[in-house]
Amino acid sequence: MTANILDGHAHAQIVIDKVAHELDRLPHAPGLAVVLVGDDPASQIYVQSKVRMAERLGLRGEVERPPDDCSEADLLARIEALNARDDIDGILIQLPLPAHIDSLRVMAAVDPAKDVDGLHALNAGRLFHGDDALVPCTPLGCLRLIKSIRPDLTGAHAVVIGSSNIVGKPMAALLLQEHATVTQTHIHTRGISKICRQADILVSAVGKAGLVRGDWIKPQAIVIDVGTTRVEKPEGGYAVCGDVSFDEAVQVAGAITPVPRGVGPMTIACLMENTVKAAKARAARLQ
Ligand SMILES: Nc1nc2c(c(=O)[nH]1)N[C@@H](CN(C=O)c1ccc(C(=O)N[C@@H](CCC(=O)O)C(=O)O)cc1)CN2
Repeated sequence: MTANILDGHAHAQIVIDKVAHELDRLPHAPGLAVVLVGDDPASQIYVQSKVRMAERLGLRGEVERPPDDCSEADLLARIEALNARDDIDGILIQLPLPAHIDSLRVMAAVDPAKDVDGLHALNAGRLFHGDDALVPCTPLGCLRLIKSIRPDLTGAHAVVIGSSNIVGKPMAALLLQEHATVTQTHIHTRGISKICRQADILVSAVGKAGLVRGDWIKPQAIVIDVGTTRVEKPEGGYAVCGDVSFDEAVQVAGAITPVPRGVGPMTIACLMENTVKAAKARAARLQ
């Protein structure tokens, strides 16, 4: 029997429908500002998807495009200006940033109330304390997908591959909050395949195409693939590949996300959700 394939578009639509309903009850259309430094082709596609989805929902989306060689001071000044604007509820700095810019300093400059990517240390800290927070969109989307299959994660063994601030660490925190037993692995972990074989829930977020083989997976596990590596095709163009060897894993897992059309659409939907959450909180504070 092959695994249940988790359709990211269908699950994202559920989130989008909920967001649309909440938008109807807001006094104003929330504003989302995306800052895209430089012209990385993949980042341009992701930013375009975010703004398109925002506009489809009736949010106001705008993109700032500082050049690749913009100084950190210039970027910080732009963020300061967005922080001060009353018509902007959410600010997102598209990653990765050029190497000469300190990402942590940039994330720290975003007003935590407008930090719809959940990457400010205050939101990360709130998440780790189990307090109400703006949570990074990708792990939030992954958790939704996992809970669509297994609503109660109490006592489940979850293994997260990757320890980035944007996916791995917040993913582990969310799973812990759901009372799973969480093992966080990373590039220096020894015996990783053996650890993964114990996972009832396996989330891979390292960006290494095909890393997770079929024999790393416990039978009937839920497998969430966050990887999106672009691999050039011999005939031209590129294919987007996940961290998981899908054809092998689908024979063993109980449920699995494909790449593309798995986690990616959930990231965009959860960004819309976070933007409306930030807008509602700001509207309540201004009343
Ligand atoms: N500030 C942020 N930067 C980045 C984030 C993020 O959450 N915040 N995540 C990734 C990129 N990303 C969103 O920004 C993202 C990646 C992939 C998809 C997606 O829908 N992918 C499609 C495939 C499309 C393709 O790659 O050609 C899919 O999986 O179906 C959406 C958003 C890094 N940067």
